[in-house]
Parts: sequence; C-alpha cells; structure tokens
Amino acid sequence: TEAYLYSQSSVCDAETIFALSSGHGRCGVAVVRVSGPASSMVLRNMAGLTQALPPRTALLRRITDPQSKELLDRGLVLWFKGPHSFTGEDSAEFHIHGGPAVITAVLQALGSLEGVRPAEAGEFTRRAFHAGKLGLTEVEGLGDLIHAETEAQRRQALRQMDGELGRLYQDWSYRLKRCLAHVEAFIDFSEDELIEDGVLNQVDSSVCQLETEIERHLKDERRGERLRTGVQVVIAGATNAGKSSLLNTLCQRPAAIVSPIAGTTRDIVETSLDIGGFPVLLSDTAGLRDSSDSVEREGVRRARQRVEQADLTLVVVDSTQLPPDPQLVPAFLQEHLSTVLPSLSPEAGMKAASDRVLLVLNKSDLVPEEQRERTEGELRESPGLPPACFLSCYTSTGLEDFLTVLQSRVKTLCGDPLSGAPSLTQARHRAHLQQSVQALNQYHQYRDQDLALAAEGVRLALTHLGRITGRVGAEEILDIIFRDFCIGK
Ligand SMILES: Nc1nc2c(ncn2[C@@H]2O[C@H](COP(=O)(O)OP(=O)(O)OP(=O)(O)O)[C@@H](O)[C@H]2O)c(=O)[nH]1
Ligand SMILES: [K+]
Ligand SMILES: [Mg+2]
Repeated sequence: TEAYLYSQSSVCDAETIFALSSGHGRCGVAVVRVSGPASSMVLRNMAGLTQALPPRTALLRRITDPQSKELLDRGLVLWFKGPHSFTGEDSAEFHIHGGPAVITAVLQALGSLEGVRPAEAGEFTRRAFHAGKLGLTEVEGLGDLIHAETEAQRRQALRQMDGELGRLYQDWSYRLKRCLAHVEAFIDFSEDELIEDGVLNQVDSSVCQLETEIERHLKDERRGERLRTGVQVVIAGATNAGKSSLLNTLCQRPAAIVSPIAGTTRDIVETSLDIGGFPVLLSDTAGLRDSSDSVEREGVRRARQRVEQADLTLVVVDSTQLPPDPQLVPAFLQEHLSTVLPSLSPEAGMKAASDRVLLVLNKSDLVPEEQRERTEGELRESPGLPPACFLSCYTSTGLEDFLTVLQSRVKTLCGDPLSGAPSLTQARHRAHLQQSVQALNQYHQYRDQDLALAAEGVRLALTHLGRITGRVGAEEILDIIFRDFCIGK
C-alpha cells in the first residue's frame, strides 16, 4: 500500500504525449517517442498499421500526415504495449530521417491528432516513476547518466539507475519498519504480558546496527557527490609562476591569457577536463601578491576564496626562484606555502596540506638538469611536504609524471564507482540520511522513559528514508529533478 503513494492519482493520465527523443540538429536518424492511450491510434493514423501489432518489432513503414495523407518520410516504427514499456503505458517510436524538415513535419502531424500533445521536459520518466517502473534514486541515476561526461560518472550513474542505491535505502527502510512494528507491538501488548521481554533488546541492536551502516555510508568524504559534479581543482601561486600556462597545457588550448606581465590573470578562468575518466573542474586564478590595484586585489580575494573551497590545489612555483642549494629547497617550499597560502601551509595541518595540495615546480626547462635531479632527491626525503613535480609548460617535460600524480589524486577523491557499496551521490540524500540518524537518536533517548516517543523517532527516520526513494512526498522533489531533464526523456 505504501508503494508510490502518488501513483494512483496521476497514472491514469488520459493524455498522450510525444517528443523528439534524440538530439537536436541534423543527424542520420531521429527518434520520436509517443506514450499514452492514443499510441495505437497514432500508429494507425500515421503508419497505416491496422492489425494487432507485434510489440517491440521494428517495421519499415511509410509515415504519412493523418489528415492530408501526404507522405512525410519512410522509417522504422515500433510498438510497445503497456505495461511493457519504459513509461508503463502504451507507447510507440518513430525512427525517421534526422533532417530538420522531416522532424518538424512528423512532430506537426502528431500534434494535429486529438488527445495528443507535446511532452514536457522529463515527462516520459515522470510517467515511468508514477507507474512504479523507477524509484526516485533510479530517476536521478538516469538523469545523471544523460549528463555523464566521463567514464567514471557513467559507471556511477548506471549503477544508481540500475537500482543499487535504491535497494540499499529500501533495505534500511524495511529493517526500520520491522523495528517499528516490534516497538508498537510491545506498547500494545506488554501489559498483558503477551510479548517476550527480549523484543525491545532486539530492536535496540537492530537500530544500532542501522545507525552504524548509515553513518559509514555518510562518512565517504563526499566521494560520490564529487564524482557526480566534478572535482574542484584550483591553480594558485605567486604571479608569473606560470599558472595560466599550466591551465592551457592541461586543457590543450589557450583558454587563459599568458604574458610576462605579473598580474595578468584577475578573473577566475574555468575549464572542465576528463582526467583518466574522472571529471575535473579546473580554475586558474590571479597571482597571489599584495597590490595597490583594487581590481587585482579583488582577483586575489577570489583566488583565496576558491582555494578554500577546492578539493585540490595545484600550487605553482617558478622553479628558477628555488634556492640553488637543493638542501634548502624543502624549507623554502614550506615557507613559500605559508606565505602565499597560509591555509594550506603544512603548519596549518600537515596531513590536510599533503592531501589537498600538489606542488608544481614550473619552468623546469630553465633549471640545470643536475640541479633538478638533486632537488628531486631532497624532496623525496622530506615527507612533511605535499608531493612536488618538476614541469615545463614550454617543453611539456615532466607532464606525464605530473598527470599520473594528478590522476591518482583525483581518483582517490572520487573513489571507485564500481567497487563496494554504491556511493552517496547527492546532497539531498545526505541531508535525509543525517536526519534519519538524528531521528534514531530520539529512539535511544526515550527508549526507557516513553516508548511512544521512541517509536516516533523510528517513524521519523523511516519518513526521511522514504523521501530519498520517493515513497514519501515525491511530488516536490520530482519538480526539481525534472527541471534538469531534457524534453523527450
Ligand atoms: N621558460 C618557461 N617559461 C614559462 C613556462 N611557463 C610559463 N612561462 C612564462 O612565464 C610567464 C608567466 O606565465 P603565465 O602563465 O602568464 O603566469 P601566471 O602565473 O598565470 O601569471 P599571472 O596571471 O600574472 O599571475 C610567461 O611569460 C610565460 O611564457 C615554462 O614552463 N618555461
Ligand atoms: K603573467
Ligand atoms: Mg595567469
């Protein structure tokens, strides 16, 4: 009964919807989707299909205008009898030629049919949700899959769309429901001594076990969310260190202006990158120095702010400025970090700094090879510092090694989307899970004083879990989710 409370109200939508489901612009084949009770009428009127159709079979048909009978295109037609369709309703697909005029003609013809109208963004998926074909986390996974730009994002989204995350939350809900039933039974029957004493102890241990599991899931350092939205990597450092050159080298195009004038970059320049299958949002920032120029000062303020929010900061250092004596380099770099970016200095938290920072010793082409090698040796032996890589943005020497270090760092920040339990991917889920854990605290708090209040805690925890999977109060969330969906999905 509790399954998809909203299903009943909207599933009997009498309207039939249609939309272009493939991308816009000229293409070989375009797919137009139709869903709703009039789908078979559409096929009769536009593809001349009168007999009972074999479902899920592609038929090559003349596609005609239902009124004038003019030939619009020749294409493949598919029929899906509900409930065995994506939306759960009777549905049809037209695979037509992808020219703009063909698409327009077919869409216009569809719109001229009675009871058939263009779909809104995400409306097909919304119907699938209402028909119980997908839970909310699966819908979100589907949305992520459509937006996935890198391999790792695709893997994570696919896992979620396949229902792994939904099943995890559902399992927790199921166990909480049993706890609740036991507590309620205890309240109702314990006075008549019709229930064993051990019941509440069992509930205690189940609740504790659940809390542990939910907390472990929450303690993921935001890896899944980061993979979903991209790792924030910021390039920072003194003026003229070669920050903009590094951005351009990494994105392989002249995205930021490079010049020998100190203070060239003021605004933040952003690009997105695919680093070994993981999404990175890379920002170049203004060189850090005191300036009398108010515009530059604002640039520096923004740079520092960006560093505070970053998952990872690439601190670029002009390696011609390093002390010629390699032994002095580690101390110099420590000092440098604490002056340019005090919040990232090892003193501010050794562990934090080495996890959140990579040092890029740029312009290595200007440093004699022998000096560079000895410096590298010194740096290997100073564990207090974040990892440091020599690099030349001019010659690309050292780029491969640097990319390897960067990639492994990004990978750690995102986690492996295929291993272990499915990741927490959205702040929305996190908020409800945290509230769930809080509600379970209420259970412990009142367990010995007022069982009714304790039970209320369990009920509240259940409600929060239900909001994640869409079993409770889905409507408002659906509006937010589908705002990001494209038409035709
Ligand atoms: N020799 C050499 N010069 C470099 C290298 N990378 C950058 N440069 C030069 O260093 C100067 C500064 O480079 P930018 O990339 O503008 O430096 P920036 O850190 O962005 O400077 P601001 O934006 O002003 O803070 C330019 O003249 C670059 O051509 C390098 O690897 N080797
Ligand atoms: K510059
Ligand atoms: Mg710059």
